Amino acid sequence: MKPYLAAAIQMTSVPDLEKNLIQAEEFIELAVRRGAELIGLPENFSFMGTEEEKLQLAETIAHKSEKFLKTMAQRFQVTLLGGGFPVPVSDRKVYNTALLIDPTGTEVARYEKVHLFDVNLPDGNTYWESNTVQSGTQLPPTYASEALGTLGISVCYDVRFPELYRHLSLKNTDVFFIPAAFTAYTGKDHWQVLVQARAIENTCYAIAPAQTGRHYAMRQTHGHAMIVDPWGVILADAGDRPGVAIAEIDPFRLEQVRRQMPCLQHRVFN
Ligand SMILES: O=C(O)CNC(=O)[C@H](CS)NC(=O)CCC(=O)C(=O)O
Repeated sequence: MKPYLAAAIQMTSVPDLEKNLIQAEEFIELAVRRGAELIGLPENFSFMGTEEEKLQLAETIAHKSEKFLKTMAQRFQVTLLGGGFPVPVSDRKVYNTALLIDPTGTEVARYEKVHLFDVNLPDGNTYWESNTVQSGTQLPPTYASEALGTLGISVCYDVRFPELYRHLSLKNTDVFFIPAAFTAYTGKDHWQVLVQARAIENTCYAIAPAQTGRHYAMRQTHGHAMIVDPWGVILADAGDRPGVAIAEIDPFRLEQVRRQMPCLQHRVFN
């Protein structure tokens, strides 16, 4: 593993699959031109719309999203994470699925979001993800890449469950993916802190692609796609407009922080 550049893409996805894939392609190309070898797309990158529409189109979204990710990874010779899209399980339910593709266009990891966002927010908005999504039953996978280090996957609301990241770090993860569509309301107070906390407590990099802005109806997301280093320093932040956060993933920095702050070795209870 040598130092390399990673990119966390930030989008305003809408209820239009083709439009979103065009926007995603533009940002992937931009990241590649800036030298990124590892690229993450946010949760709902290919479709963000009502529950009914999502269920209706799930088969098409799943098929086209997967094909898109493989085509892009191969065309640009990068490792690419699609941060979450619906894959049908039954007539009424999908898995919120994140897919990691290597530069040959091959699927190397698949994760079905475990923690579902069933929350009544104090601002009056209600999110009940389990209406349409079936919870994944497996711990998130890791992918050990010779060039990029060991990559661990999670999605959005998962960031509030530290045990997932401790599991990943015990599997020797170097870089967490935390693709998200955080609400504007929770994001302003929690997003950055949570991403930094997961990075610091596990001495891992975090690549956190995000949704931003107004999507449909009242749906508004927080933005601030970011890359955080294992000390918790924010290396890049995409702000609140669509764009790309790019930063270096450096194995020497990983080794240095883990030497300076050996908390993973000081665990007592697991
Ligand atoms: O609703 C959609 O369109 C698609 N689904 C999502 O965007 C998901 C599930 S509702 N959002 C989150 O997990 C937000 C978590 C969050 O904001 C927090 O933990 O505070």
